[in-house]
Amino acid sequence: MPSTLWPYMTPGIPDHLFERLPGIPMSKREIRVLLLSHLRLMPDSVLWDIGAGTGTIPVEAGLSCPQGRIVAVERDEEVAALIRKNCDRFEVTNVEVIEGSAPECLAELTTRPDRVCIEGGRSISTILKEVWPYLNSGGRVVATAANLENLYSISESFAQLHVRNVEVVQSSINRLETRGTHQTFAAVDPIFILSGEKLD
Ligand SMILES: C[S@@+](CC[C@H](N)C(=O)[O-])C[C@H]1O[C@@H](n2cnc3c(N)ncnc32)[C@H](O)[C@@H]1O
Repeated sequence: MPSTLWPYMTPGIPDHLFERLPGIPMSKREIRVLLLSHLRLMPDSVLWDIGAGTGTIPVEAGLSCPQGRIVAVERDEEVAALIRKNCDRFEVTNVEVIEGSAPECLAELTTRPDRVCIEGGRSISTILKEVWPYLNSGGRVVATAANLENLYSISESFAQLHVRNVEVVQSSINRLETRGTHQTFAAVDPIFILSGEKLD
């Protein structure tokens, strides 16, 4: 790992340190920290990150849980390669990248999770319902919504699945930026984070 990365190996790695692909979304640093906090990872957690994108959650989770195992599910081949590159960049060795579309590809996963993070998928309610039986009892699910339709779908699915101890937060983050001669606050796209537990 380049020594320039060493000071940043705490949760909330600055965005610019990740390798990126044009047009591929990335959970911004402050939102990532919120997501990780709602996942409440344990040192040996098994996390499925569904719709892993740039791979920021697998990298952060892999660093936080050295004895844990992270399965990053990503449907796009080029993006899956990007996740591997970012894991290599941060010397994260406990991430397995699965190239496939959820929920169909979930059947090929061999280890059941105790944490699930869902950030991708056109039918998020279908993914949630298919993932739920795999989640170990006592496990946690975290799903994000960037629009009202997904917020409603996740909320309705949580109710149908009897997800317990549900929490919902919406981020509101502004970063100071220099624009011309002014220091201006620019909003980071807000997102809803819904989380809860499986208790049965
Ligand atoms: C919002 S991005 C995730 C960003 C990620 N949290 C990060 O910080 O890099 C969502 C990703 O989900 C992937 N995706 C969408 N639907 C999917 C599906 N059904 N199965 C697997 N991946 C999917 C997309 O290709 C995209 O890369």
